[in-house]
Amino acid sequence: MQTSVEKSYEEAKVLYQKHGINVDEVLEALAKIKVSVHCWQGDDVRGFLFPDQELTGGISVTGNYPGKARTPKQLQADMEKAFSLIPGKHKVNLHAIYADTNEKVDLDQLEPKHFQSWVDWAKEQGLGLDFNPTCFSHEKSSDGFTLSHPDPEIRQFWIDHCKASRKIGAYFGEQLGQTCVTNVWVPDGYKDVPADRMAPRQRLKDSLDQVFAEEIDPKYNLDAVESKVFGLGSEAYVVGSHEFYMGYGIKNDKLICLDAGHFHPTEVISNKLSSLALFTNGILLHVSRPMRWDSDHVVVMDDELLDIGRELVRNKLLDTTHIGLDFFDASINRVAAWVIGTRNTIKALMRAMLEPSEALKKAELEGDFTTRLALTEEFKSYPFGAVWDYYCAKQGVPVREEWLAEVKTYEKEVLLKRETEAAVV
Ligand SMILES: C[C@H](O)[C@H](O)[C@@H](O)C(=O)CO
Ligand SMILES: [Mn+2]
Repeated sequence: MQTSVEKSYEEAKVLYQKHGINVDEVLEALAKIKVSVHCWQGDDVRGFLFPDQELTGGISVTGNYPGKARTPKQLQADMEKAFSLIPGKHKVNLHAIYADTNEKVDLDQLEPKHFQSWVDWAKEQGLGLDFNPTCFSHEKSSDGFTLSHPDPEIRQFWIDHCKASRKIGAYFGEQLGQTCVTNVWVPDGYKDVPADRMAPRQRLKDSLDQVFAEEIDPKYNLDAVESKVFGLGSEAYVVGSHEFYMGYGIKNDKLICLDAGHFHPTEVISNKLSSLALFTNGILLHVSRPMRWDSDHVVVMDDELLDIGRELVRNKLLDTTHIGLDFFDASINRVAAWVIGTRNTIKALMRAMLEPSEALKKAELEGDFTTRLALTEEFKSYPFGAVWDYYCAKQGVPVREEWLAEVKTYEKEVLLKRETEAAVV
């Protein structure tokens, strides 16, 4: 007997088929897309290497929702829970501060062995891993500068950390049989108007040249560089601006990371993809949601998310774009935050795949903007929800908001107990 989900799916298929959209093929393609889910939503970007270290680098997590992960095991368990509620097989994005080791090791001395438990876990779970040097939340970044630091010794420390990070990334790639993307983001910048904008950028360029000097097989590790327009404490000037990294990335064949929250409020990354794609071999995305001063709210189904999906689908950029997430909210259940943001990202891609892209392009080319607008608007109420529900059911994850009950149970049985344990310790 057909379930109601199957019945609605069959009905939806007929409607899409009228426009030449094969929904079964769409779902096959969707299942191949991997989203890199950031581990740092699970513990408010604290990591395990320096437990007493405050979060710095001009980023901030607000909220005190109970149950954050305090150990690698807890973080892995929380991510497993989240993945059990998200359709598809994906990747986990780690920062260097998430090393799992009893050794007292500083960032410049990190080695693949300090991440072995993550590799073993990823293998067991069938996940890929991505990586990031952590150029913040450390005594050597306390004045806000790392790779562009005027002190050569401090600068060297951060260069060594980034070099070590690439080797860890390559190890992930080789061990897991999936290319790791190692993304460099540094917070360097000034609160007030600088006297010299050039010198820090020259130093950053020189540091990056040293970081990337060693050739690493792109089968195992791809390097990325991430810009930002401003941070808390770097309101006037950020060394690694968009222009800086666009130039650096294109010249040196590095992936340019576009974080949706790292641009001026009226600028959108969806509008940058088609340009960057013409001059690069690939792009890294940090799908996020800026709000006021914050660049990292949980991803919702807003116009920009839909446009990012459309640009990737319509311009056939899915094979060369690495889709990562970057948000952190401590005011809601952290597992739910992952589930909401990741499901939305996948759903936005599915919605884009279910649009009559070719017909829209054709209408545009023929100057028939009436058809372009009419079709665009009508498709906003096509039954993509029925397709999404079927996809979730087929992938063995909860349909619609059913996942929320599972998160609530997990909160009661696991997350809240952590608070009692922490109070005892
Ligand atoms: C943890 C950070 O969000 C991340 O490293 C970086 O990608 C960023 O976006 C900083 O604003
Ligand atoms: Mn980011």
